[in-house]
Amino acid sequence: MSTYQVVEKFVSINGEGRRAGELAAFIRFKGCNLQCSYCDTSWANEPGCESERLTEEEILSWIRETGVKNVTLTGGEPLLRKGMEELIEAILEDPFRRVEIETNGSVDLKPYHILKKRPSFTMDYKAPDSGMEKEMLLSNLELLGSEDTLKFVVSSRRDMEKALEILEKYRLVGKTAVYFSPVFGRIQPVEIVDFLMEKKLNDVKLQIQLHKVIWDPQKRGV
Ligand SMILES: C[S@@+](CC[C@H](N)C(=O)[O-])C[C@H]1O[C@@H](n2cnc3c(N)ncnc32)[C@H](O)[C@@H]1O
Ligand SMILES: Nc1nc2[nH]cc(C(=O)O)c2c(=O)[nH]1
Ligand code: SF4
Ligand SMILES: [Mg+2]
Repeated sequence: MSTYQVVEKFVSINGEGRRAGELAAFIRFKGCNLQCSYCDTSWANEPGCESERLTEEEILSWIRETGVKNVTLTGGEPLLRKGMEELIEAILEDPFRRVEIETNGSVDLKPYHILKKRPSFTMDYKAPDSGMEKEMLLSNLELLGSEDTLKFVVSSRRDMEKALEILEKYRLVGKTAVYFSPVFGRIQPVEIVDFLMEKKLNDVKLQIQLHKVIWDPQKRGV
């Protein structure tokens, strides 16, 4: 049976995505294949980062104890972890739970798309300033549906122009939820609002990471 290297698990409000503001039980898995210029959890990607190795049953039991309906699997990059399909299926066996996966856009979503019960994906398209755009697996864009979210974390006009190009090329608005989110501290949110107005971008939402407004932006476990 698989075990999973978990760097933290906590209950908070979800600060991002379509369930922002709702309680969620977070499990953060160790390690990532990308190195985004702005990553706020790069500590979780360090080989030396402390972690606990948990079995599926230990994770399920912690989730049950929280009493929280929304489960967010994040990292690091959760979809790189061996046994993740099994874990998602096991969590979703309880009809009370909802699973949301934070994923970086470089890992193929197909194996998860065909699960009996599908989780909801919040997938980034890494914009140019991240330095990771070349890693994007464009076929993933076709797999996103009405229960998923496509997120552009942007820090410049160049990033927003690129986001718009992708949205138009793949006709994504209306197909999946679309968010623009500022790289924390690197762009004023009003610049995003101005861009949405200028381009008349209906059905695209601005999102500010709520947990960084509520708590110290550096604080872990919230
Ligand atoms: C830490 S990542 C973990 C999941 C996955 N590796 C990914 O990139 O989606 C979770 C989310 O936080 C966002 N994020 C990371 N650093 C950020 C920052 N400095 N400002 C805003 N969002 C950030 C990422 O873009 C991603 O949407
Ligand atoms: N409160 C809170 N909400 C979040 N939503 C996605 C997060 C993440 O790091 O993936 C996150 C996080 O780190 N904290
Ligand atoms: S993909 Fe996610 S976890 Fe990995 S470096 Fe980028 S923001 Fe950080
Ligand atoms: Mg975070």
